[in-house]
Parts: sequence; structure tokens; C-alpha cells
Amino acid sequence: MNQSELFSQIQQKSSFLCVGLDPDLEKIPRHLLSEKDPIFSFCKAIIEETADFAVAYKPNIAFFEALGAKGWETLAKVSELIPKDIFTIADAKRGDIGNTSKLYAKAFFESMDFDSVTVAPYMGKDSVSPFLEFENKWVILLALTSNPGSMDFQLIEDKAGKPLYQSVLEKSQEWGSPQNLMYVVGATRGELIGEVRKIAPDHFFLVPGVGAQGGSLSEVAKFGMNSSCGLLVNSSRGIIYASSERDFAQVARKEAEKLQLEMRELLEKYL
Ligand SMILES: O=c1ccn([C@@H]2O[C@H](COP(=O)(O)O)[C@@H](O)[C@H]2O)c(=O)[nH]1
Repeated sequence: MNQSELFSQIQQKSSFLCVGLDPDLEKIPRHLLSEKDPIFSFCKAIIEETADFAVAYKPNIAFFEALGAKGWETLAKVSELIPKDIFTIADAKRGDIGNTSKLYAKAFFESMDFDSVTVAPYMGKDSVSPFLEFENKWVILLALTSNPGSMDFQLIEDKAGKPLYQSVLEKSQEWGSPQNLMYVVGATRGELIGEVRKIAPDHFFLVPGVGAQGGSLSEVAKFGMNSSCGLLVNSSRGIIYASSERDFAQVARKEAEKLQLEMRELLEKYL
């Protein structure tokens, strides 16, 4: 999916919601545990109920690979289930020497047909470029993450007072373009989202951290939206674990709809 197709989905659905699929056997409703593949049944129900409001799904690979070979099979089945007009993100946070990154890219873009994969910038250009070589696929580079530990490295300033995350944004724009490179920017970072937007005016941001991590959707829109929206705002636990009972999928639908209604207003306000 290219940038204008993504923007057109956002306009059609009046939504920039990404539903995060973080299925944990210890958290999914107990009645599903008797099913042949409880994680698949859980994700299927969530996707079916939330697809009207979502423009992206983000399976976090950790929750699947923790289950071994079976988890990878489930991930493949789940990714095939996502409607084709909805953007898919493999949240895998990969990146290694070029030779190895090439195989990570093949895993997510060829063996499975994800539109994008999250990548860590730490190993530099040759670790990121192999992902960028795939046509019509996206790298989503970690820039300013939502967790408290982002302070440890990302906010450290160089001698000129420039924080590391800003160097990541500037340097990486030499590797990819707004057509194949997005950035992870945490919803918990408040006004700093505006600083990121100044450095990367045309790139899409994947913004995790609303809901369970306490980030504010209205602040994200205020500081981060551009003329093509430029935002995919993720909520995982706030949607998928809103109920742990038999009604979990219907309650997830209500939570997704609530976010979409807020997003509709924000799109009307800022676009
Ligand atoms: O900076 C980051 C990067 C990735 N994540 C991931 O997004 C979801 C957030 O889940 P919630 O339940 O909505 O908090 C999860 O998969 C994280 O691994 C992030 O939170 N922050």
C-alpha cells in the first residue's frame, strides 16, 4: 500500500486507528482456551469486530514467537485474515548486519505479506537499507519511543545540544523517503511529537502509547498531524482486553468505535 492509498483509507473511514494485536494466553478470555488455536480464535474475533474502524493492524511478533513454531503458524494465519485494504505492521523491531536484515525483510515481506515492519536504527544504514529495497513496503523506524527507558539513549544530547532521536530522524531521511519510511513516535512524548514533526514534516508516524500507557490522542493530533494526516495511532490492550468475558470482541468493537469517533473530530479540526 502506498502513501496516497493509506491516506485515502484514512479519509474513507475517518479514522487513523491501528489496532494492536498483542494476544497473551494469560489474558485472553478463559473460554477460548478449549479451542484448537485460542490465539487465532481471539485475533479473528477482534479483527472481525474492529475492521470497520481500523486502518491498520499491528501484530506484535513477540506474542506469537513466544509460542514457538505454532505461534509463527498462527501469525501467518492471522495476517492472512486481515482485509487487504487494511495496512499491516509486523511489530518485530528487527535490524542486523545487511546480510541478516535481508532475510528478516524476506521473512516479513515475502514469506508473510506484511506492508511494513518496525526496525531499530541503532546499527545504521546497512542494517535498515535491505528492508527499504522491497517495492511498496515500508520500514517503520524507532525514533522516539513511548517507554520510560527512551530517556536512556534517545534523549541524550550531543555536544551541540541535539538529542540522539533527532540525529536518527535526520540521518535516516538520507536512506528512505516519505513513500517507504515511517517513524515510531510515542504518544507519551507530548510536545516532543511536534519537534519530530518539524524534522520529518511529510512522513507518517506510528504512534503507540494511547490507552494503557496514558498518552493523549488529542495531543498526538495537535502536535503530529500533517496535511495527509500522517498518523497511525495504535491501541492494543485498551481495545483487545477491554473485557475478559465472552463479550470481549463486542466490547473491543465499542472501544475501537470510541477512538474512531474521537479521530473523526480531530481530522475535521486539523485537516
Ligand atoms: O515505543 C513503542 C514502540 C512499540 N510499542 C508497542 O506498541 C504496543 C502498545 O501496546 P498498548 O497495550 O497499547 O500499550 C505494544 O505492542 C508495544 O510493544 C510501544 O508501546 N511503544
